[in-house]
Amino acid sequence: MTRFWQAPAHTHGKAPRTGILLVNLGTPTAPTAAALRPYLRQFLSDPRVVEIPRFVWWPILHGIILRTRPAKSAAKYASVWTDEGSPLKAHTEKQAKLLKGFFANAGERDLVVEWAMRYGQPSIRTQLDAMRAAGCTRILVVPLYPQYAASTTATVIDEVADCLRHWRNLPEIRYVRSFPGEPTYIQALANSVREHWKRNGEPDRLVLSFHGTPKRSLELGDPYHCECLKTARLLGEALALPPEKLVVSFQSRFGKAEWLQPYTQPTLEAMAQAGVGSVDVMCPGFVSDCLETLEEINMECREAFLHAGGKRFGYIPCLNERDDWIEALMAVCVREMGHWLTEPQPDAGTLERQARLARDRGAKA
Ligand SMILES: C=CC1=C(C)c2cc3[nH]c(cc4nc(cc5[nH]c(cc1n2)c(C)c5CCC(=O)O)C(CCC(=O)O)=C4C)c(C)c3C=C
Ligand SMILES: [Fe+2]
Ligand SMILES: [Fe+2]
Repeated sequence: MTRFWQAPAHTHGKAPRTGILLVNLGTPTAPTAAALRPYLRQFLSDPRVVEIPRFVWWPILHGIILRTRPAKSAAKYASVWTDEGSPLKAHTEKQAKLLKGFFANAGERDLVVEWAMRYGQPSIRTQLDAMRAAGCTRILVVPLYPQYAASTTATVIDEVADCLRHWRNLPEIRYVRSFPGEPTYIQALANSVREHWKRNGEPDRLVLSFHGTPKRSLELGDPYHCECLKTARLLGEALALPPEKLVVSFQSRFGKAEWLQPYTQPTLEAMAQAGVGSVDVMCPGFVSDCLETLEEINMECREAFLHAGGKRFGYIPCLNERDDWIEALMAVCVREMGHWLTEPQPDAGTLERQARLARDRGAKA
């Protein structure tokens, strides 16, 4: 009995195999309180997500939040649920399939592409095990967050490191930290806005709504806020928008503490009250539509803006399955994989020679 797993017998001269693991946040398996409870328990128990000391947070989480929030959140999830299940899960799965296809078309047919959720299923652990079984000796982890936050990106890396603690024969491992200014990502966002405007006309304001984080994390050195502003600035430049037409705000506040400001819904209401007639809202920090975009923005915020006197509310969908986004994702992966892809693979003859030399050396030793 050993604390580290047995690896397949080591063979000399075996060609490396590369795998990409796309990771998104996580989502419940059904829009019900029963399915929400374990998902929220796992998510909100993560010290990267809620940084309050455990002895203070535990009674609040178990005594209040997990008793009340599952039913409320389930009703919201029910309003966006599809035949394919949770939108976040459906989009992430399709993105992985498309990415694999795009790489295959570019000649990388041996590449393994899997997807996982940080909370819930399929877990990072399950998918790393599948990649190990598929013979991956090089793994690129891609948290699907263009802007780095400790509460999203870092926790994915924590979990990967935790899973690898049990491996005897570690893979080469790399991860994409963030890509807030990646030109192909900015271009995909700009294309999506231009297409929307071609169909619907230009609004008075373009609102870029990012998921919020506690203000304290910014004060403690989390670069998330800066990275959101960077994406917003570059998108504004790509669209040649006058600065007064572009508004950045933060949504999905959780708990009582102050979060990054300005908050999206009050911003939209104040704009409507100040006479701004039309807005388009886009969420560049989410690469897949999910509860936070489809329900909070396209339902709750739409209603709030129109109720406050706004005339026209447009929602520009996330990048989802757009070709230009999958190409951007591919560009991000290729850059991070570096020589993993460009290194010429040894031909069969070379591999056989290497194996023979290794056998001979072994026999002499
Ligand atoms: C895009 C980046 C995200 C950051 C940053 C982020 C921080 C963050 N979130 C919570 C609490 C909740 N978020 C919830 C849903 C949710 N959050 C993100 C992304 C980020 N979160 C996504 C993609 C989703 C949608 C999941 C889906 O299934 O569609 C939820 C659950 C829903 C609910 O009950 O409201 C909570 C809770 C905190 C506390 C936090 C930073 C500290
Ligand atoms: Fe969140
Ligand atoms: Fe900043």
